[in-house]
Amino acid sequence: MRYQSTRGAAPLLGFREATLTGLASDGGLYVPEQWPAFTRDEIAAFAGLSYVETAVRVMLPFVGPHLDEDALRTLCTTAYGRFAHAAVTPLVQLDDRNWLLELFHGPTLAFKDVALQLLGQLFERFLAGGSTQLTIVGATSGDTGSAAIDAVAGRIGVDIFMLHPKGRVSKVQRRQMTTVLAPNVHNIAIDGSFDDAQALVKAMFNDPRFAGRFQLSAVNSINWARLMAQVVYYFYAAVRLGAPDKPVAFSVPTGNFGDVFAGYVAAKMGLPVAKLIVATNINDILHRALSSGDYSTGTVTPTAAPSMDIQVSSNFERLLFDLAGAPIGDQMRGFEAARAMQLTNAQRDGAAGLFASNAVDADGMNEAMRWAYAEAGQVIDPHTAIGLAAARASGLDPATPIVTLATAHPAKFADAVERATGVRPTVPARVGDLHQREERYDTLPGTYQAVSSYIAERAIPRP
Ligand SMILES: Cc1ncc(COP(=O)(O)O)c(C=O)c1O
Ligand SMILES: N[C@@H](CCOP(=O)(O)O)C(=O)O
Repeated sequence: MRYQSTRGAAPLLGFREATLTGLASDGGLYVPEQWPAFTRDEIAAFAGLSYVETAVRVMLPFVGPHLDEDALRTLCTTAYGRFAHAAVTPLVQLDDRNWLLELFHGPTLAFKDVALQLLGQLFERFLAGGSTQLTIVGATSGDTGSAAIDAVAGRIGVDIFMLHPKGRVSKVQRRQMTTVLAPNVHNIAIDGSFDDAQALVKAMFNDPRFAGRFQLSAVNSINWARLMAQVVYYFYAAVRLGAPDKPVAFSVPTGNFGDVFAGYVAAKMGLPVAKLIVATNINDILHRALSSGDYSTGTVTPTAAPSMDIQVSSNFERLLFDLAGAPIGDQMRGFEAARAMQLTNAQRDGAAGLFASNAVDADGMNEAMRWAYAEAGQVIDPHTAIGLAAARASGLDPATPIVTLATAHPAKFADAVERATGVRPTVPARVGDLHQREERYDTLPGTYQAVSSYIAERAIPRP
């Protein structure tokens, strides 16, 4: 498989190079040149497969020629061996049509582990025996940071610099990052929002002087391998609920549009998906874009679902490119200059069939947490609650099962959960003595100069 940039002006890359590179040199995002597709019979044959075997079948078309089936199986077995549930991503029934897909059984308690545990394995495999020193630069609103740090802490050949918005992540999220004291882990709290952090990361990739000095790589969902790994659980869940004979809808708590884009890829690969419900909090740019074509940024408002306090959704570019059927460099550069754009008619019409959207406020979120607890005894986190609220308000045919992606363990957001439900979730024992450990991080102004100089002083340049 070869990978092309959404902006059409970067070299085509193979899977290995796309994984190690992250962002394309023209500022675009890498996507496969074509979508591999499964027949209905092939999808039906996924029934009864373990998570690892499903993962091997779904991802194999994307990874050749750099990995063969056995190598991919080995990596998946190691990556998913660290999950605390035998099913890796179990389904939990809430009522006669609503289900939760629990994606938080990995080491850092959020769905990011599903992709980042694999990405850590891929980095190790692709760097083995060589002299490359990767400089990973990432931005996090809380969950990517901890999952990426867990995946690469202590690995030879990798340094990770992770930017988080100071004071805007939960205490558990912060400590999961800042108490990892491995010498290759560098945590930076910046004054600003997640969008500011993400813009700084992209600016470093797009600065030829900086990017030329270091072998930069990405752990955010701008890296194609992240999304590839997330496609798997759409197949795994849908097949358990009757696919391909029965279409299934998914409600996805959304910020950077990575998780829901993985659902779009699953549909492109032949999975019968009834609807993808894009559920945002009150930072609703994606809901506005999908419902009215208006993709214009505003100010980020902090919420109790902080991981989704995002305005510029990186992966929306991948969808717009696919719907346009041609590179969209001009459209994206126009957006970056004006921080606003209108979707074209082709993009709006193309999205309308598969996507629905909803913006859920604090009352809707709290009500969903209470409903899940009263109806099914399930304590859910605020992000999952936003997905569930959107699922329950979707108006879809009642015969269609709706799977809400449960993206984080409730203990990561214990205060908000307790306020809504009266129940205080406890951090699972596998996370250890998080609140006793020493923390280490630096605080910087959210300026390019400050952050790029900090990294340049510590990262190992190319030979
Ligand atoms: C708990 C949680 N839910 C949902 C999201 C949104 O996912 P995405 O950015 O892939 O849309 C995030 C952050 O990405 C998150 O950390
Ligand atoms: N919610 C995310 C934001 C970054 O998203 P990513 O999927 O692009 O890494 C976080 O928790 O950091």
